[in-house]
Amino acid sequence: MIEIKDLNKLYSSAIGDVLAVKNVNLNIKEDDIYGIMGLSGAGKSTLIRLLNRLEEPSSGEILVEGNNILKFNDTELKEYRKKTGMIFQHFNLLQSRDVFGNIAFALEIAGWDKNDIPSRVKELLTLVELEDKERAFPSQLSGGQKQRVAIARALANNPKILLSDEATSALDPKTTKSILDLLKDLQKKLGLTIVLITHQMEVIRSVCNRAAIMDKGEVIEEGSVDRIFSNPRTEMAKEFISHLIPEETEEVDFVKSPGKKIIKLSYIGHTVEKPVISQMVRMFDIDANIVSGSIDKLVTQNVGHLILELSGERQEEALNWIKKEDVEIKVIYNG
Ligand SMILES: Nc1ncnc2c1ncn2[C@@H]1O[C@H](COP(=O)(O)OP(=O)(O)OP(=O)(O)O)[C@@H](O)[C@H]1O
Repeated sequence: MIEIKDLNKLYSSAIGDVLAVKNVNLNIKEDDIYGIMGLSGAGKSTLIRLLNRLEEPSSGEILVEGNNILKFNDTELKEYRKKTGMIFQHFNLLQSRDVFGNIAFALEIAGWDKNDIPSRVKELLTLVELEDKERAFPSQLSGGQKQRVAIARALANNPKILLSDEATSALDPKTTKSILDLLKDLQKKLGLTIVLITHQMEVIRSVCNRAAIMDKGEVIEEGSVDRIFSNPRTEMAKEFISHLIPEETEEVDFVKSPGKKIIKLSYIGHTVEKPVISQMVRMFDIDANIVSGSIDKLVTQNVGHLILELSGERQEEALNWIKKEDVEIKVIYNG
């Protein structure tokens, strides 16, 4: 759906140059809820603004359904923007218009026939479960309700893509969850491609199927959320995840005994069902004690973590065998 190729954005100013987006290559598929995550200043906002051409890149290509959006003329760009909805952290609603008026606005500027607007607004209000707030003004709404109005407005012209710029950053955890659930639901119902930027790993965990982590303009880690959570490759990804999953090694007391190993296994989805541990115990004559275990529920699958204490002569062989079974192993203690 969206192909980003060798994308760069350089800001030049009197105080110096900043390469806000550096050599970014991403492939976002039609059914993706794609998360872009990074610390402040990583380049997330710049990247999302390049996607709807609120900014122009210094070099590179952005293909949407195979069309290079950077080559669009004014008419094509207008049409593209209609098909690309956007929501923001601070909702950006018109304070002088009520909920109906805010949603209708998107239809008015897209040239809808006046007579068709009321029924479309009603449809959109049903979609975001806000039927009873049609005549309320933004100042009379909660943060979550305001974001629902903004989502309805963003979806008014049946977009294929929804861009979300920190849409839940100003909301409390419960409201965040309800907005993320709504986005998940809308993605399925409408077949949307959602690209969201966030600095919250929780957001990635609860709605995204794929994600990229940015640092200083570059994508430093990219892949399925299951893979990133079960086997993060960069220190930054590990750091983000460690804030979510308690580091069991620090929390768990285990007795350091000679000849014993303490290992942490991380396994995704289908491997959970395989009786890997009982097989290992039988095949290599190993004793395995469970020290602790946890499961992270991700969007598509679960990632399990298990800490085991092993004893027996053939521990090395057993570990080599487990590695072949798609289970990640970290040796915490080697006695
Ligand atoms: N208009 C601009 N002119 C000059 N530099 C800019 C401009 N916009 C952004 N930058 C710089 O580009 C870099 C990336 O900024 P960007 O806003 O994309 O990061 P971000 O990851 O979205 O951060 P945040 O989460 O704080 O919004 C920063 O160093 C920023 O100072």
